[in-house]
Amino acid sequence: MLVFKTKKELTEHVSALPKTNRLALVPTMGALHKGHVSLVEQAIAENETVVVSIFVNPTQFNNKEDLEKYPQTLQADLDLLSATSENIIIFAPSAEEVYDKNVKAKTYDFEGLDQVMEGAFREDHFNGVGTIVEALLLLVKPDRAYFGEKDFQQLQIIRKLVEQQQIPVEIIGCPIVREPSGLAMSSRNERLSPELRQKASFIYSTLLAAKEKFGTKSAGYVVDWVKKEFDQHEDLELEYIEITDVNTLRPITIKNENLKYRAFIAVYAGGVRLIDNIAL
Ligand SMILES: Nc1ncnc2c1ncn2[C@@H]1O[C@H](COP(=O)(O)OP(=O)(O)OP(=O)(O)O)[C@@H](O)[C@H]1O
Ligand SMILES: CC(C)(CO)[C@@H](O)C(=O)[O-]
Ligand code: BAL
Repeated sequence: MLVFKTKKELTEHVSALPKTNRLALVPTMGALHKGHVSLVEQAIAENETVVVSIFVNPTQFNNKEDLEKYPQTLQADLDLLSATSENIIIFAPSAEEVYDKNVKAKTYDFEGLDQVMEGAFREDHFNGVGTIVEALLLLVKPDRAYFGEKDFQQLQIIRKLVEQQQIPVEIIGCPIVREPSGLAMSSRNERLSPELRQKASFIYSTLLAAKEKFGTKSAGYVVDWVKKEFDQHEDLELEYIEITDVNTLRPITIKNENLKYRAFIAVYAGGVRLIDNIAL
């Protein structure tokens, strides 16, 4: 396993690889868990060379406390990744290496995809995500880049980003990996007490029930039902629940058999913000 901290070392190494190698990029913010490992394993199975980036990107955090408390566990991350493959390449730069002295996001127009849900509640978040993902794609020049469906809105925005910026890369979405309780794996789960971590499984069980209800009821009915469920919960505070078309991410009014829908949710558990979603 190779670990590079500078862009120069990384690009020198990658550009010397055989041109026939398929090159994959898996961008992460570290504090790795089985969700990340599933992305890395899929990338290893489908490509000869895999670069995993570990970088807590400051420009995508709208909340200073969230950034300061974001877990950083580089040695444990390297141990976990070394068990996946000997050939893996890690890029773990400092903020200065990535941004030089200009720690600032670019401004994008993602045609409304960034105005709803995560974008509405985390101002400028997707400008920050777009800035770092574009920079990483232009640096590594992978054939494929892997992202989790846990951050489904992010995945759709990255698809839009590469189309708009004409970056020649295939964006691969990977299924959500869950804890045995059903809670979607997330680095932020580490900040939950054991009791709250167990109680947070309510998020997924409610999404499953919402999916079942959506079979016979309208989106408006299901959204109201979820809101009532969370109103009655003592420990979890609902931030949003939306049912949208998967491509436009616009809320639906009338169901159309030809479209695909997802329910998206954000919930606070003891001050920790958790997101999840489910295909309907
Ligand atoms: N449970 C999961 N299943 C599948 N993919 C995941 C899961 N958790 C994270 N990912 C994906 O891993 C990549 C890196 O995510 P990131 O480093 O932000 O981890 P995270 O666990 O989502 O952290 P957090 O949500 O706490 O910021 C993203 O593409 C993300 O969608
Ligand atoms: C894609 C990403 C690594 C960019 O910092 C981050 O948003 C994440 O981990 O989902
Ligand atoms: N996984 C999404 C990154 C973030 O929450 O900032």
